[in-house]
Amino acid sequence: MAVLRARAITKRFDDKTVLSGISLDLKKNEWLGILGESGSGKSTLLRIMARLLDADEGEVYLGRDRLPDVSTQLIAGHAGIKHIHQEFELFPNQTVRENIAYALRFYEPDFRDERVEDLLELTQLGPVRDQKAKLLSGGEKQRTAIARSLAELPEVLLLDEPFAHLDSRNRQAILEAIQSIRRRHHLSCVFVTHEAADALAWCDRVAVLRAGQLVQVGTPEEIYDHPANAYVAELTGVVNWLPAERPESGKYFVRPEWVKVTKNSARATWRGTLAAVRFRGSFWEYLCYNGRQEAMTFYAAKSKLNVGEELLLTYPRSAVRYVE
Ligand SMILES: Nc1ncnc2c1ncn2[C@@H]1O[C@H](COP(=O)(O)OP(=O)(O)OP(=O)(O)O)[C@@H](O)[C@H]1O
Repeated sequence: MAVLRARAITKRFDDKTVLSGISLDLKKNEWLGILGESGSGKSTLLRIMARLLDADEGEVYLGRDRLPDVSTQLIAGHAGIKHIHQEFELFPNQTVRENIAYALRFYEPDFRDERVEDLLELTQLGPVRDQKAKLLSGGEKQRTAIARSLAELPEVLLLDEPFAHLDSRNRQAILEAIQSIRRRHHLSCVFVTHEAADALAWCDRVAVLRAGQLVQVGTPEEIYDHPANAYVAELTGVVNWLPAERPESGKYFVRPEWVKVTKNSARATWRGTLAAVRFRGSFWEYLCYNGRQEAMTFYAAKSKLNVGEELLLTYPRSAVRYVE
């Protein structure tokens, strides 16, 4: 059952169409990602879904109710939908605890105190709870802002890259906090990101937006393993394009994790020279070129290969994918 539905949303700014007929459902308890490059229309779509901006065409429904146009409302937004973005303001001279408690100022003190403790724990802000906001690090400030936004739980949470500028440790901490809150309180959530890795790791389904058009909606495995086209294939991970069997046919590719070195020339599907070795922390990345300057990337746990070495590579036929 869909909690929030966008139906045939079209939006133009001046003469430029930035969203073309987008229909998207957010299901109950779902974490739905909207993945796309900068300028693809993600924030505009989210603002329309949050009732902060009117579409030129199309409707947004919360449950069965069609949401009224923003222009007919005194206050933009909707009580059941919370929109969290990168810009936030804290009270600089108040503590972390006070900043979060402010969002709950109209509630009973017992309820408020319990809820604030819960949020401090979830966002791992316990150690700085009595520190003034102006003395916090950027990541702590952002976590405080998110804890405050989550103090009163909405039905639907819309996240517009609120942690795009954080380091990976802080981003991980916030994503985990949101995930626990979401699971515990059965929140439905839309998460806008241009980071494919975040969309794949955290979302139940991902909608890929390209220049205002919805290109594919699917589970992370579907969009990674069966991308709708070459654009989605490249957006979601590293792609090794294989020579086309016929010039007019579509394109074939294999992901690097399927490619292995072999000593058996009868098994080799690809031959080339190792051009680069990159240490990626938990694995090594190798880049080869063949005589036609076609590239092949593959991964392995430890480097035993040297640049300039001639390699025989193999991959299973079942790992080869086709896109139009
Ligand atoms: N108020 C506005 N007036 C005119 N053009 C706008 C306005 N808001 C957005 N746009 C344009 O609409 C397009 C989509 O913008 P949007 O912010 O939705 O993209 P995005 O995918 O969220 O990008 P990013 O990842 O960089 O935030 C862009 O070309 C942008 O310049």
